[in-house]
Amino acid sequence: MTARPILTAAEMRAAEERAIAGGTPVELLMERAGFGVAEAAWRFAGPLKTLVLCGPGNNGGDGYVAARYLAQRGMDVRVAALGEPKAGAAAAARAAWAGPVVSIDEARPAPILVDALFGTGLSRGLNNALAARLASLAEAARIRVAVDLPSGVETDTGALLTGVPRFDLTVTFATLKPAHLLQPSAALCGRIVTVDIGIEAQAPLTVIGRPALRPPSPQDHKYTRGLVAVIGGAMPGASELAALGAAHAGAGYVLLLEAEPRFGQPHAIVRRVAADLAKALADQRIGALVVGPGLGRDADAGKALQAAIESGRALVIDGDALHLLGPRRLTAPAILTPHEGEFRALFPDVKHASKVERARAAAARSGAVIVYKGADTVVAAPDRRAALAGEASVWLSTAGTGDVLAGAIGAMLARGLAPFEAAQAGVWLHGEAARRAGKAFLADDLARHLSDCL
Ligand SMILES: NC(=O)C1=CN([C@@H]2O[C@H](COP(=O)(O)OP(=O)(O)OC[C@H]3O[C@@H](n4cnc5c(N)ncnc54)[C@H](O)[C@@H]3O)[C@@H](O)[C@H]2O)[C@@H](O)CC1
Ligand SMILES: [K+]
Repeated sequence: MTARPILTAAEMRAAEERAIAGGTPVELLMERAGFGVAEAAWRFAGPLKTLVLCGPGNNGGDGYVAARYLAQRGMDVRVAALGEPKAGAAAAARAAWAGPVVSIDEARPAPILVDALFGTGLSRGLNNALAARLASLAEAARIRVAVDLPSGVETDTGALLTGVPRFDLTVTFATLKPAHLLQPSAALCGRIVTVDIGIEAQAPLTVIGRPALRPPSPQDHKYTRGLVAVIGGAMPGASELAALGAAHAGAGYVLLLEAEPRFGQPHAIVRRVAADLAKALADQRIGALVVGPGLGRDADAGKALQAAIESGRALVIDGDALHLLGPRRLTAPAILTPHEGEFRALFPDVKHASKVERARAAAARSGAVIVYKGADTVVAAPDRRAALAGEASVWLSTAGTGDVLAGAIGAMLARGLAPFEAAQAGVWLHGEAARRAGKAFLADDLARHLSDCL
């Protein structure tokens, strides 16, 4: 399955221009967009009184078209506008709306609110009076529908340029935009429907989808399925969780290298005291090495990280190891998995407004694939390929889930996936396992749910 592209505002404009140059008039694109909004709103909300707010640009144009189709369905539709569209397709769409148009100030609330004020053309925040008006009309509505994006959201970064109400449905065109998946805007979009308007979309940013993982074949044995080694340290629970994550993500063999002898569950995880770590890591069968969960930050931890890097094994570097890593460039295949705090500590001068661009800059700098964790996890490769995870379970914000992710990614590396694909596969499995684990789960339970997602 090919990955779904995510287009920035500029890429969407360029794709639109290509479609127009290819013979599809902009009026037709807008007609399809507005029709799609009307259909989606009608299916979602049913025949309730509707207020459509139309802005001065093409987002507003979509709003006039949607109003016309909703009225054709027999719905009671009112339109309130923020000035008249000056020219082009939006002006034509305005002219084709036969009903009255009042000013936003005069608009009376309705059970369905359609926000067609601004979309990808938003260049600054809404003025305070308009933002307040949008908020109060949204508050008074039963169902809120955003056209393309909630007005006030910055397309490429997901930032809220002004206060933005929470929507129940967002109807977008051709393909997703970063703000549909990045926080804080993603949480305000509600359900997202993508309408095909006849635009070809391709982009270096994609949605993380279900990985194509073949099941073991009769010829496979534990080493061909992948040996994941986890370096233990000061907090054994964390490395245990990483090992558990690797095992439940399908690794054939999980080896926990510890500083002192300990017995633990499950027995299937092989525990070994590695007095000479460099020697233990020389084992050619190790397909991936996870270092960082529970490692500690003392001199011994530093030495363990150094041995891991010098081993030349494919690495997953997480937790404490990210604090010890510093600004070095990695040469072996490596995946770094920082959350926000770790990212800032590791890349203090990477300050781009977009999380996607920050992840790309960090990947280029470190030579590693970056898994920039959070409610909107971004995976980025040094060559600028990047991918965004779909909405994650809010219950993932609990201790130990990051350790499980590091282990799951290790399993994907060890089974032979390239780092960019391994990172995405691990993130997807982890997100899906969290959905299956329900509420208030323990990280241990999360690891067990990975098995069901393979
Ligand atoms: N790109 C495409 O392929 C298509 C785009 N369509 C629609 O067109 C939208 C983009 O249209 P536009 O580029 O006209 O942009 P918008 O309609 O999003 O807004 C642009 C207009 O608002 C003004 N503006 C921007 N920020 C403002 C603010 N804070 N306060 C007041 N005015 C502000 C701009 O000067 C401009 O006049 C998309 O979101 C989508 O809804 C659809 O019609 C279908 C095809
Ligand atoms: K909008």
